[in-house]
Amino acid sequence: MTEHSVAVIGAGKLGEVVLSGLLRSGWPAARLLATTRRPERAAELAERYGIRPVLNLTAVTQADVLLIAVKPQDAAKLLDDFGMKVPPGKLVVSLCAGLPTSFFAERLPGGIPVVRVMTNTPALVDEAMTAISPGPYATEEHLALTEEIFRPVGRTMRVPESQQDAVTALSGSGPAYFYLLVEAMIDAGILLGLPRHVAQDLMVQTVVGSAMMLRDSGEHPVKLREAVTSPAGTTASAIRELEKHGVRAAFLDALEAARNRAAEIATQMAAPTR
Ligand SMILES: NC(=O)C1=CN([C@@H]2O[C@H](COP(=O)(O)OP(=O)(O)OC[C@H]3O[C@@H](n4cnc5c(N)ncnc54)[C@H](O)[C@@H]3O)[C@@H](O)[C@H]2O)C=CC1
Ligand SMILES: O=C(O)[C@@H]1CCC=N1
Repeated sequence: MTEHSVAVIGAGKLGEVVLSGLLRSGWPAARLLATTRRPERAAELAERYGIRPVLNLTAVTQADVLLIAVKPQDAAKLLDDFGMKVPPGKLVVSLCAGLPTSFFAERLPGGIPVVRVMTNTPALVDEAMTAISPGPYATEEHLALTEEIFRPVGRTMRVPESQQDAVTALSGSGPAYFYLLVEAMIDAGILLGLPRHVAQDLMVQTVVGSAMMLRDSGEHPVKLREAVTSPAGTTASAIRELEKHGVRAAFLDALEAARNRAAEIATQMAAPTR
């Protein structure tokens, strides 16, 4: 492991997930900094993780890697405050959905490398999917350092930045779609008369097992689904209903909407704030 220090700028939900992952992977707390807007949040993180909450400007001067984890809508204001004060030699890694690396480069001194990352909350159980793209001034060394930060909490993949909005729609938001489906299936179990805890236990183990088969068998999902679907059986009846209700089309539309929203955020944020 390198001797770099990392600051999470804007340690909210995702920032905390990343911080906890770094600690689990053996990153010393002494080399982790976090910034927050509210002092109570800073105290909570210090107590929970033993890391040092600092002001943004302190983080910028003391840490080698600046992980920007504020909402995209807050990024311009954040960079107005300290962007031009980022000293040479730092690496800026954006976790913000939608924002292109050029958004950061325009608000940083020339020569500061920017890397764009889209990770997801399964980082909490070391099963994240993290997509990494180089932006201005980012070299192989910067990409490798970014991978070093995210690899302990799951898989990493390099993608061209032009694919990041689609990645955001798929794997960034993906856990939310999945939880919605599970929630709906638990509700269905209750409708069929099962006690809630029974429906939940049945579904949770079913999705864990199905996800492991998908990953470990390497089979296409169609093949795995076919193996469950017996002739004139129960699954075929259910799938007819799902197709009738347009579940597949709903996913196509939903992910397109997520991709479009990422692009819209970028357009809105590109407008001057002052
Ligand atoms: N939640 C998720 O699953 C994922 C989120 N993201 C991205 O991560 C970023 C954060 O998302 P969440 O954690 O869900 O939001 P969040 O609202 O929980 O976290 C953002 C945090 O930044 C803090 N903040 C805002 N301005 C600040 C400032 N000037 N100085 C210090 N702290 C400041 C806020 O107080 C808040 O705690 C977003 O850009 C989002 O697009 C990316 C992938 C997945
Ligand atoms: O909902 C969002 O905007 C963020 C980006 C991907 C997941 N959550």
